[in-house]
Amino acid sequence: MRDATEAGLAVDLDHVGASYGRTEALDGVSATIPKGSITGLLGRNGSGKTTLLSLLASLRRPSFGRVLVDGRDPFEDEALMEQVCLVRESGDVLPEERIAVNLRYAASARPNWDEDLAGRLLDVFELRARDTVNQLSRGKRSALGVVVGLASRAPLTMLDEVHLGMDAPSRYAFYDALLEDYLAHPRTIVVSSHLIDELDRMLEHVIILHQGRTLVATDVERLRARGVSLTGRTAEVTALVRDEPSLEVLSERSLGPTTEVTVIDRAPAGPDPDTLARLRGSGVEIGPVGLQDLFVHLTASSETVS
Ligand SMILES: Nc1ncnc2c1ncn2[C@@H]1O[C@H](COP(=O)(O)OP(=O)(O)OP(=O)(O)O)[C@@H](O)[C@H]1O
Repeated sequence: MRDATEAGLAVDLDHVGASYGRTEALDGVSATIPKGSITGLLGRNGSGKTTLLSLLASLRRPSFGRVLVDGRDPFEDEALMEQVCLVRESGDVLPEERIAVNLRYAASARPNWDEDLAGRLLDVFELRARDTVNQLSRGKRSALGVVVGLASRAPLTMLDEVHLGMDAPSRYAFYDALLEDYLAHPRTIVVSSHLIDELDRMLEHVIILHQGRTLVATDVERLRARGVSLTGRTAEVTALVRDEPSLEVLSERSLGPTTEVTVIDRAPAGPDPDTLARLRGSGVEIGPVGLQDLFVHLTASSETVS
């Protein structure tokens, strides 16, 4: 039988603020992270991602608003914090100690620790238990963070840009390991990153922060539904876009007589069925738009969707 905590912990943020002196890092963030989801926490540099995760890990307290993890205030709740694991890019490990010591330490602090998984992941990332953390390259240190984060099997696991220092084969090994273990042991996993194209396939929910505020907090399919690419004869595509005021052009590319435009619907729910039927009936080919393109567009303006 599965452990009751295996389905993960839900997170609720209600108008949350956090500041460093006079810098308002978060300014009224509201969002939920569904229990048992892989959620992408996205945002440009300085948008408040690390600050938000620090609140959930109880490393700091909000200056206003309410943070609830599993319906409880995480601050100074030790029992709850055993269920919450935050790994930052620095690895959050003891740098002077050997990998083996770090793993023993993590195991003692994490009730759901899986020793076999930790061992398998050390092999995947070619880490040697006898090596000292200080000797590791940036990428190997990041990989150690991934080992600790995944083997903890914490009901709320947060990986803050932990894979950015890893090379492409290691990052893909990380994505595969994360998905495989998540499917076998569902829990709430939050991954913060700029590498949206790479995460695209595994995210179920997405929160985009922009300048300390929530720009988008929705399931990925709903966000994806807002963007479409239209490909066809240049005159037809141009006329189509001109006649649909709800569509905003993100980019345009012409090759001979053919034009491809990427558009986003201004409505948070995406194009309505009538608009889609008109587009389909026009003879123009309709395709999907990647999350990365939508992210770039949405964070270039200050529109709030939620
Ligand atoms: N220790 C600190 N002291 C002062 N200001 C800080 C501190 N940490 C973060 N900030 C500020 O708070 C804001 C949010 O920073 P945060 O690190 O949460 O963003 P981020 O989205 O994680 O950024 P990045 O993607 O660059 O890591 C930024 O304006 C940042 O300069």
